[in-house]
Amino acid sequence: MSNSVLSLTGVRKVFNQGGRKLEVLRGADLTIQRGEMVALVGPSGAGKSTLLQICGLLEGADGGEISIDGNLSSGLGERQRTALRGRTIGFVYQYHHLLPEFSALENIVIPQLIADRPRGVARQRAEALLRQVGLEDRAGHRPGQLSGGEQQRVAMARALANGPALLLADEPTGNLDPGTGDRVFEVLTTLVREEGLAALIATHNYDLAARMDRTLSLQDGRILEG
Ligand SMILES: Nc1ncnc2c1ncn2[C@@H]1O[C@H](COP(=O)(O)OP(=O)(O)OP(=O)(O)O)[C@@H](O)[C@H]1O
Repeated sequence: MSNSVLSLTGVRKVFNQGGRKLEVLRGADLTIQRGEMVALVGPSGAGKSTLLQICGLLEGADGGEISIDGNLSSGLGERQRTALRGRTIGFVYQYHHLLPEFSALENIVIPQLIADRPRGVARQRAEALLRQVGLEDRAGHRPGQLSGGEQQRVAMARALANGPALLLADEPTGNLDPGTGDRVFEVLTTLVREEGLAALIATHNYDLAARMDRTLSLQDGRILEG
């Protein structure tokens, strides 16, 4: 069996911008293995967010193949795509997107209830994840009562709640001051390592990129190693 968790072959994406065609991806290829933490860099507007959206099956491609944890996405209907996404992928964004009316713990429990996990199991998993990100004493706080770094640590715990094989992160520390960002990245790295995940993390921060296993660079619609 292949160890590849994410594989893209010849992926194309064209946007229509006021009658003008913008070819953002022109044959993007990549493979990420289980346990690999990979940085995605590239100039602003190169298409990093678009690529992550396509990898996460949130945006369709205009050509090429995407395979996630051994499942080819082409040919899947919307419901099957949603199910595959829910089962295999966790997302972390620059802004946390936590539910403001719910506590940190509930924010990690809710996605598990949606995935039909029993409440007791979901709660145990949420408590364990909060411990892993060092926030067990903040379980009852709402997002608005947490600092930016704490909010982002809860968002990371939530992304992992359903045990995905692949973590996709778009500038996960982009909203934080450098010191906090550094510590949050450290927590993210530990989580990814402990859970044995594959991770693709878009960043403008070359210091963070250097701390990952590999760097991919998106340039002129293609992906280059290094
Ligand atoms: N829905 C859309 N419709 C039209 N054009 C789009 C759409 N989404 C993105 N684009 C364009 O595609 C290009 C790539 O955008 P994208 O956000 O993926 O880049 P990025 O590398 O993530 O940039 P940044 O580093 O600034 O976040 C940009 O020129 C953007 O304007």
